[in-house]
Amino acid sequence: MATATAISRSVIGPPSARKSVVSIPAVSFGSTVSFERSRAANYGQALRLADPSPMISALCSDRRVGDSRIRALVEKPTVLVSEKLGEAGVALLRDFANVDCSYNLSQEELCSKISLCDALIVRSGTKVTREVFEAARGRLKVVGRAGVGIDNVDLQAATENGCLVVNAPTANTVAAAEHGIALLAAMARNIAQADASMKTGNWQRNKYVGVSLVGKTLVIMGLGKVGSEVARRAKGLGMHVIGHDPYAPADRARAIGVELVSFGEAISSADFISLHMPLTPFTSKIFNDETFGKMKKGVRIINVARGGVIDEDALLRALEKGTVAQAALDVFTEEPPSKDNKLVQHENVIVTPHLGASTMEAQEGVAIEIAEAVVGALKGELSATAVNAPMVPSEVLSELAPYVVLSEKLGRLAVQLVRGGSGIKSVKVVYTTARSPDDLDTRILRAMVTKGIVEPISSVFINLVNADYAAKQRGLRISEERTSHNGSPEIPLDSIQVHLSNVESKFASAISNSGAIVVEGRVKDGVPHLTLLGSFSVDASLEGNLILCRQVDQPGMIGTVGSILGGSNVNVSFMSVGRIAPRKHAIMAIGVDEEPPKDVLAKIGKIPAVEEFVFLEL
Ligand SMILES: NC(=O)c1ccc[n+]([C@@H]2O[C@H](COP(=O)([O-])OP(=O)(O)OC[C@H]3O[C@@H](n4cnc5c(N)ncnc54)[C@H](O)[C@@H]3O)[C@@H](O)[C@H]2O)c1
Ligand SMILES: O=C(O)[C@H](O)COP(=O)(O)O
Repeated sequence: MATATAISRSVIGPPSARKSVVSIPAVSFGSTVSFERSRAANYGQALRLADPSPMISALCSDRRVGDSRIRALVEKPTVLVSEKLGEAGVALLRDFANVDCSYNLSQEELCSKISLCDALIVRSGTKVTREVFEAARGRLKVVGRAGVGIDNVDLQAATENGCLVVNAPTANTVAAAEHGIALLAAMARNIAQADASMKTGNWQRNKYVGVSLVGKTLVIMGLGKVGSEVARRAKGLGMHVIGHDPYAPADRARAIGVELVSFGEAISSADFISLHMPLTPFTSKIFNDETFGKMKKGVRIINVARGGVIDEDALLRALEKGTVAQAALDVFTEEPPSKDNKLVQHENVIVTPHLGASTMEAQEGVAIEIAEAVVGALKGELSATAVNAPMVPSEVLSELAPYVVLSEKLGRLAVQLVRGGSGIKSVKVVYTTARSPDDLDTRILRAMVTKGIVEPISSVFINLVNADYAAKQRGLRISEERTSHNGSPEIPLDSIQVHLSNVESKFASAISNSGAIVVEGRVKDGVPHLTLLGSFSVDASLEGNLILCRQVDQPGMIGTVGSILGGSNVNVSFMSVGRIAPRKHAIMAIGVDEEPPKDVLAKIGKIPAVEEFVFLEL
């Protein structure tokens, strides 16, 4: 007696495709007989409507927000803007989303609002902590940082929660560089102190004698975007500019005429040091008692990067000793610093309240850059400024789109065939392709296989951001292999196979000669098809619900099963039979619009020629 097991889960396939059932005559394909109420054309359209890009699948098919991708697209998403954002950016957001501009939220208020938001836009003043991601309960899909530094966003927590983080890395570069130069000149000529003195009625020409810049050695620490712009400007002021950056390409440094030197050489030869590196565990407090001790006496320091790269207590000591003559600080370990902060009060220190990016032009630019990135991500496009997701160029993504759908379906199908045993530990994905490895980026395919496997058996949802992390968390080893194919490299892939090793199957025919569950699929006319199950060739379009039967191949089987289903008002969308040889075993794949009642499935199991069967939701 054959048995059937149904795994129930919300169907996330395109509903409009499932509704568009069209009757067309049976078509024969060699050894595979296919009674296909083909929905290929409609499916393509439905796919575009319901799933306009693979990232929608990656970012929006979150079971926790409901089972309809269409609803997610039709309803406007909500974007919370928690810090002042340029009007042009807000207007861009409003065209696409409901925008809630709520500034100065406490951490508690942010956590309570966030579960109603699909995106959050911040500057450096909002701490997007693990607590915030957890409070979002899976709804938050993207955090946009309207600026460069993402040290106020817990990237690990974002990744674990499948939330994309994007930033706006270029629009404030010039503003930050200009602020650095402004601080450099203002510090050297005591502008701030002299101004404050005059405003209290003094005229102290002798007290505020400055130092000249021309001919002095300026060290740029971090020759990235801002550092390079500062270097160019400082050269224009006649300074001798050198740099330290372990990761900067030497040709970039050469192009702007900056010699790259070691950290030790940099700090010991500088008259001025301008900081432009990010705050990382490695750069945290990199300027400390020891490093200040190695500097030339009377060095002057400008920081428009991040406060945390300086040990502020050590800087105060260095200022007291005179090792550091002056400092100009735009950024602080704690922002805002306390009112009695000794650095802020120090007469040889000039300060600004993190104004590096604050020009009208930069803020408009940053606002537009981040609004476009966030809207793009919510629409399902991959952002060029994603911080915590692998970058897949959009042209690669669009040609792989049908294979992305196929990968997820194959994963989903394979996992539903598992009976239990010792759990799924090892997954192999085999790509048959005419392309060389350099020409086929499979990261998104691997992520979607992982999504297909993990989502039906867990409470996590998977997207491109967290797929590898989620697999690792579950102890799932996903390996990839390529098999060469003699076809045209114009077509990215011939087929994709998913192998699950060391598992028992509830449908024995899915086990191949190697002992693994093997499912293989191809894209036909843009539609994902199952083409191999274990050792059986089949041809079933992978959408909606599927009944797979292994039977003794004999006339009348299609009619018998069809009339059981029809008699119970279960609409069949296609039937396809794959055989080993005539009158031996065959696999019949039956697409049904809805899950048949249990007694109907039982009737199929009781057909004498049916050896086993399984009901699957894709
Ligand atoms: N004050 C502001 O308002 C303001 C505005 C813009 C940027 N920033 C900050 O300025 C910094 C630089 O921004 P960017 O856009 O130029 O970034 P960037 O990524 O283009 O450049 C950073 C550079 O630092 C280098 N670097 C990394 N570790 C280093 C180390 N240990 N020693 C020396 N160099 C190291 C990197 O190789 C890179 O070239 C960031 O911290 C950013 O947050 C501040
Ligand atoms: O990293 C940045 O982009 C700057 O520090 C600017 O930060 P802000 O957006 O808070 O001004």
